[in-house]
Amino acid sequence: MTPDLMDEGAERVSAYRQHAPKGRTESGGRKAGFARPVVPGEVDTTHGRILYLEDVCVSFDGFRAINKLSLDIAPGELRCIIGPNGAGKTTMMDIITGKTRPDTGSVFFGSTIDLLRYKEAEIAQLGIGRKFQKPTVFEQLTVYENLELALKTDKGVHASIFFQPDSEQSDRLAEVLRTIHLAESVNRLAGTLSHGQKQWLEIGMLLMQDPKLLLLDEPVAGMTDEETARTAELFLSLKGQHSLMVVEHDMSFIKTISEKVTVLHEGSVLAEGTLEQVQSDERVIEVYLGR
Ligand SMILES: Nc1ncnc2c1ncn2[C@@H]1O[C@H](COP(=O)(O)OP(=O)(O)OP(=O)(O)O)[C@@H](O)[C@H]1O
Repeated sequence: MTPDLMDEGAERVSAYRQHAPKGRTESGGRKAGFARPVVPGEVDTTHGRILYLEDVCVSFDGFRAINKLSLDIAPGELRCIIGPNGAGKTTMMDIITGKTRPDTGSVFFGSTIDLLRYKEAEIAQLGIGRKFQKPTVFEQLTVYENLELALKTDKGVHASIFFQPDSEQSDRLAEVLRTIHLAESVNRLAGTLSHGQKQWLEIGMLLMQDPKLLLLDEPVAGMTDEETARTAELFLSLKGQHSLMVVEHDMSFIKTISEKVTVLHEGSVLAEGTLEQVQSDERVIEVYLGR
């Protein structure tokens, strides 16, 4: 490190010390970056990356499902992930969310949060929301109640019964209802919604937690064309405020929403670029798109 960089770092630390809120450590403990003051739990994206995987490997009974996988995502980016069945897309999401532990490699949320040190529930609390393929809403509750439930942090019976959203939470609820196109259906039982609406409601439940990164596994599978088009609009409206990683096989949907596409094959990145670029890549045609 050069002397001017060291001086710069020292200045930043000293400025932070003067303004540091009480109760926060200046180093952020194990989450600290070198010479960079970090607020614990805050995602540091100053290096332009919100998610960073490097050389990740996972084997199941000797079979390498993820093989030296390296990939990164920028804050606010909407990244599409495609690839043949068994390429490792779901396993990759399992690793990011702490469901599966890799054998080797590193996984960082921002430049300072080492996700491999956290449990699944903690990773969700850090701001990584995951939507599985099948909608999992509470069918016996209304749309409103489902969203309200997603707000509850204290899951105790007493706290749940007497929970009342404050005005900020009520505003957020109203905003999410508009975003997911369910403002008109607020009092409908979730069980009576269409498949697409259930998917949007579940996305809304994730949005209530204001996640920084959303992982979405085959979000438009089973949707009508109209629902698919609305979902594309929804995702385009979310990018920028949130980072999104979307795994999908529906290429026309990918075409509507994609900027950068990553193609996974046999547990690693086969190709990356615009949809046009990866679609014309011989290796991608060979293993995924067909001739
Ligand atoms: N828990 C497990 N035990 C054994 N093998 C597994 C396990 N999870 C995944 N695999 C294997 O790892 C490989 C990658 O699976 P994964 O589900 O991640 O692929 P995918 O790209 O999501 O596929 P699809 O598009 O079909 O959902 C597959 O060969 C799968 O059989």
